[in-house]
Amino acid sequence: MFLAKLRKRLGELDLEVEFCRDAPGVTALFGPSGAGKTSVVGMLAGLTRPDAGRVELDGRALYDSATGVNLPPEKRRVGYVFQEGRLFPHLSVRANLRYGQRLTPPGQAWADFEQVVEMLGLEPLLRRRPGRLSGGEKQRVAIGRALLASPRLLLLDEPLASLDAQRKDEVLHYLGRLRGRMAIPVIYVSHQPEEIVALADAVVHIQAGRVTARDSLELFRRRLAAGEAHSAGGA
Ligand SMILES: Nc1ncnc2c1ncn2[C@@H]1O[C@H](COP(=O)(O)OP(=O)(O)OP(=O)(O)O)[C@@H](O)[C@H]1O
Repeated sequence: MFLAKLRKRLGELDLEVEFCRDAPGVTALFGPSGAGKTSVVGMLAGLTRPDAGRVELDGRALYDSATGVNLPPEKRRVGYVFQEGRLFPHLSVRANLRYGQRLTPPGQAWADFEQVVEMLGLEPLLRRRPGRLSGGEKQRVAIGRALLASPRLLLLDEPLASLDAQRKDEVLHYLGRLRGRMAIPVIYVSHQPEEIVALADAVVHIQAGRVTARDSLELFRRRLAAGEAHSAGGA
């Protein structure tokens, strides 16, 4: 379903990664702070231009240095949730969610408003402004807004990083509900093994700008049990 082959010089870091997935499900990008995970996600979303490589989604090139293709973010059909929700503060939760829907090209919508609201438990929040939401609630709305644009790939960049333990559990619970009900691939950036065990189907290890291993969830669990995959620390 997607292929990412990316090369970019980022200051001291020479980033060169390749990974792919041919089914829905959650691919975790796991690695320490500074490994290049956020940079990879930015290139998939079209926010940063690679020096070279190819990004392919459902057989279509979003970026290809060989042919000069580089679709802008709004043409990629890629949803992106950042560490902090980045909701529109002046709009209600309902209007934030509707904004996501309006980004969908005609005939391409797969996400249903009522269903997304139900899956993420957003009904009681619909009339509120983001300023009156907890961190966990904000993240749930941000995930809902991204889904309602009916993306073909969803990028979640450490969506729990800014939350306390209780809020983390809350959002993790809702992400767990989404998992398995989505027909699109999801890329989940984290350096927390517990999140990966709870959500991922496959794990791509990134260190110092390189893919150092590709694991099934089972293999990742075994690594963890053997003490080979540590919480990587840092933000
Ligand atoms: N535009 C840029 N110019 C120069 N260096 C950059 C640029 N963007 C990122 N870097 C560097 O590239 C490295 C990778 O950063 P990146 O944010 O992708 O890592 P990360 O794995 O997501 O880390 P974290 O978990 O802390 O977010 C860092 O050393 C960063 O300083």
